[in-house]
Amino acid sequence: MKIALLGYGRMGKVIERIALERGHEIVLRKNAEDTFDGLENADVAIDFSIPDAAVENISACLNNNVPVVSGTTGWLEHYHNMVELCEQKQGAFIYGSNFSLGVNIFFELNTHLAKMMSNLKQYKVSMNEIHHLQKLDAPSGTAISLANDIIANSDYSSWALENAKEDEIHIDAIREEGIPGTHSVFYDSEVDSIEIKHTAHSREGFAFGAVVAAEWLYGKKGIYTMKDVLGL
Ligand SMILES: NC(=O)C1=CN([C@@H]2O[C@H](COP(=O)(O)OP(=O)(O)OC[C@H]3O[C@@H](n4cnc5c(N)ncnc54)[C@H](OP(=O)(O)O)[C@@H]3O)[C@@H](O)[C@H]2O)C=CC1
Ligand SMILES: O=C(O)C1=N[C@H](C(=O)O)C[C@H](O)C1
Repeated sequence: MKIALLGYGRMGKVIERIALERGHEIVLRKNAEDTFDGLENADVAIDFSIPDAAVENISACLNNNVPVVSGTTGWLEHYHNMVELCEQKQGAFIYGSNFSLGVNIFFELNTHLAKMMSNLKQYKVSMNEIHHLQKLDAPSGTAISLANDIIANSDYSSWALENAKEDEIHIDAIREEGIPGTHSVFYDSEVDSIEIKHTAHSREGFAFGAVVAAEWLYGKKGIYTMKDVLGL
């Protein structure tokens, strides 16, 4: 496949290496100062850019009839606009807060645990996410996905970074040098604690998942998630 990389930073470069290893060709490497020239030649685009650029990048793909996989986080308030545009253009679009296989299994585990814990009111839920110092958004997209899955299966109504109310899930967003991405969900009662945790050891898993998602999306129409890609 001919792949356009929208965002050629830490993730874009790992995605490029994996895509080349899998026999694909890179037809565009776009950063902030670059144009979309070459996008029209792409079979699929992979957007790992910055929160402020994601909507423009995804829109450019949908308007040019290029299927697009986006892993950029921190722009989700506009997600419904991209869904509408994709429907209008009869395009193909996947957004994933986290493309790693391990995290997508962790999402399933988190939902299952939330269902089991929903009637056990003695347990209070909280979460933390730890990422490198360069990360622009907080909490992480993955933490928001985890929180939303708990909210959908419990009496919690939202999440908060600070001063969480009784019906809000507190998320602690921690920034430390060099951490690719660690997420934990805690259930604490007076007598014990349950904790589930996913630790990424590098960006390899995110990038591999994004390339697999792009291969899966090629030739399809519609709006999908990693759950569809992985058949979970
Ligand atoms: N879903 C997932 O599995 C994962 C998601 N992420 C998310 O992916 C995103 C990128 O992460 P990461 O690679 O670490 O970040 P980087 O900061 O390393 O890379 C972002 C890149 O985007 C470029 N950029 C800025 N503006 C634009 C624009 N208008 N169009 C295209 N590119 C642009 C930057 O270029 P310049 O230097 O010119 O500004 C930079 O090279 C983040 O939102 C992060 O949260 C990260 C890992 C996994
Ligand atoms: O910015 C990152 O690095 C990461 N971002 C994603 C997120 O916000 O959840 C995924 C991963 O944790 C790495």
